[in-house]
Amino acid sequence: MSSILSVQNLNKSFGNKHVLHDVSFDIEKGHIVGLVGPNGAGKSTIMKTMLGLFNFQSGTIKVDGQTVTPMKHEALSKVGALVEHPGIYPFLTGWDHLQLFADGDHQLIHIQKIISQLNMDSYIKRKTKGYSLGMKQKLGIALALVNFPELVILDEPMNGLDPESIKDLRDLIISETQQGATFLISSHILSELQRLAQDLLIIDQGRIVETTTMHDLLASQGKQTIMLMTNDDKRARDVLKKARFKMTADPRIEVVATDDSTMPRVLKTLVQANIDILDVSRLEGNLESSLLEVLKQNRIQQKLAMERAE
Ligand SMILES: Nc1ncnc2c1ncn2[C@@H]1O[C@H](COP(=O)(O)OP(=O)(O)OP(=O)(O)O)[C@@H](O)[C@H]1O
Repeated sequence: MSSILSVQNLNKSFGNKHVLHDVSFDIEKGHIVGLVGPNGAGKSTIMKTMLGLFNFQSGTIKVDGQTVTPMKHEALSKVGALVEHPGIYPFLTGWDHLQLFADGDHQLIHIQKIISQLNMDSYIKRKTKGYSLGMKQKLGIALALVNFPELVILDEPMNGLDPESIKDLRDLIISETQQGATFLISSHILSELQRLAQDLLIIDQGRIVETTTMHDLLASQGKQTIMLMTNDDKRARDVLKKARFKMTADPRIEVVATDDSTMPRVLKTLVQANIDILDVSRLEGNLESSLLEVLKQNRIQQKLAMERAE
């Protein structure tokens, strides 16, 4: 596997505020990578620093093996990005913007494809001063993709998009990946990221706390949950608790499945207690709860380490 982006020991401060602490990660070519973490964790700062927009104190950033700094950005010709609000001129049309950004005429077919995939045909030839937030956001995404970038960096790309547009964007990202592009995407819409990203970088307080795959994160958190409805939920809860099944919060009957044997054992326990099972379903893992668990565990570890150091 070869990496399109390699960040090693990146440290970044604003004045005396240390914001990124020894950030290191690699992104494999052709992957869709999610960058997730709480507000203020450092996601946008990582992206802007990678794009040569911020100076940094130490570390290295390489795109396809070439070093990037604020003074050296040849490698960024391979990168497309939408970070914060797209820079849009109100008196030009969306189409004008795309043509201005395009490196050559050969991009026209690609531009047309992006416009129709994002459902922008009806307004692309209108001046952008009349665009809504979501229309501007879609234009910003289209601009990031115009020149067949090898690496695409999108900071909160779903901002302002309606559900249909979010689906259009998902399909577009997947089709661009099939053509060889790599994506680094930050988003707080975790359900969407769960559908898209194969790899995850989890950041908290300026530190990468976990580099993992979506599959491994969901599996490691063992977050399969069995949901039940019975003819006597209160007694069912008591019986299951007594049998030492791990339950989630009242009043529903939700049992955390630790392995494949949990479901038959739960059903057997209820049947033996003469409780009728009216409905049973299994919930797959979920990025939101897995992420919250990783952040919680990381903070506990940090606290313990600080207490030990005192
Ligand atoms: N230009 C700046 N000057 C000073 N501090 C900044 C600047 N930009 C960001 N910061 C600080 O850096 C930290 C990381 O901010 P950043 O915007 O990277 O977080 P984020 O993870 O993108 O957050 P969010 O999810 O809210 O967008 C925060 O403490 C923020 O206050």
